[in-house]
Amino acid sequence: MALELWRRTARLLLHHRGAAVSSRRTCVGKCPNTRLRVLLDMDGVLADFEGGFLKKYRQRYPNEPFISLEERRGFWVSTQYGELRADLCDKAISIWESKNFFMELEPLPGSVEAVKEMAKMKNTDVFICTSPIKHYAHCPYEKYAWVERHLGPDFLEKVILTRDKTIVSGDILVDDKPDILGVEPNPSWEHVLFTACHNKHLPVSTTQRRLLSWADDWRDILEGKR
Ligand SMILES: Cc1cn([C@H]2C[C@H](O)[C@@H](COP(=O)(O)O)O2)c(=O)[nH]c1=O
Ligand SMILES: [Mg+2]
Repeated sequence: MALELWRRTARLLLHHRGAAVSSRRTCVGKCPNTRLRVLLDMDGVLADFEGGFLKKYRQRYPNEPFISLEERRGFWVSTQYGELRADLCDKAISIWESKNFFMELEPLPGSVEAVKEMAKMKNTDVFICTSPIKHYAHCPYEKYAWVERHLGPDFLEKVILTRDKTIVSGDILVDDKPDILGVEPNPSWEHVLFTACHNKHLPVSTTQRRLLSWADDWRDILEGKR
């Protein structure tokens, strides 16, 4: 009986310890000694996916209709092209499934400088959290190669490839996708929406903060989370 009671108590203690460890911030008010963990999306935040797509789509399909960046609505390029004409969905997909698509994306203005500066900030851990496409022939390799080329080999340590960002723990996730869903209903991070051509028309939200570009005050957003 006493042994069973002891076992139950031990299980309860372990459970509570686990809960505390999995929660990013357990202290009330300021946590002066904890490090800030920032997760940065890649496509549409660091790398110009939309611009790179449109350029290559128009090169490959010069006689097909296209959607200008001004006219882009909704996160999925493939969906909007499919609505324009059913067969254009597959044509759009063929662009980012091609060799060198991800590798040759241009950095978005100010992104490389911002990441490098952020990574040098005191008590700050920066990770790149990006979703590869399921057609894996080129994309995962090229995402690593892009990081090495633009941010340097040390940053390869900081790459997280995942199709489900909700299971990654962090304080902030900067991402251009308005809805980031997955198996974890309560991700630890605050999603800061990075403005992109496809999301800039969305109504201003009282609950979701935005980073308008890398010229916007990202330092202030980080400081506010400490
Ligand atoms: C617009 C669009 C994107 N994708 C793919 C391309 C990228 O690998 C991911 C987006 O990654 P992120 O980490 O959320 O930036 O999605 C796609 O498959 N179809 C599309 O229309
Ligand atoms: Mg993105």
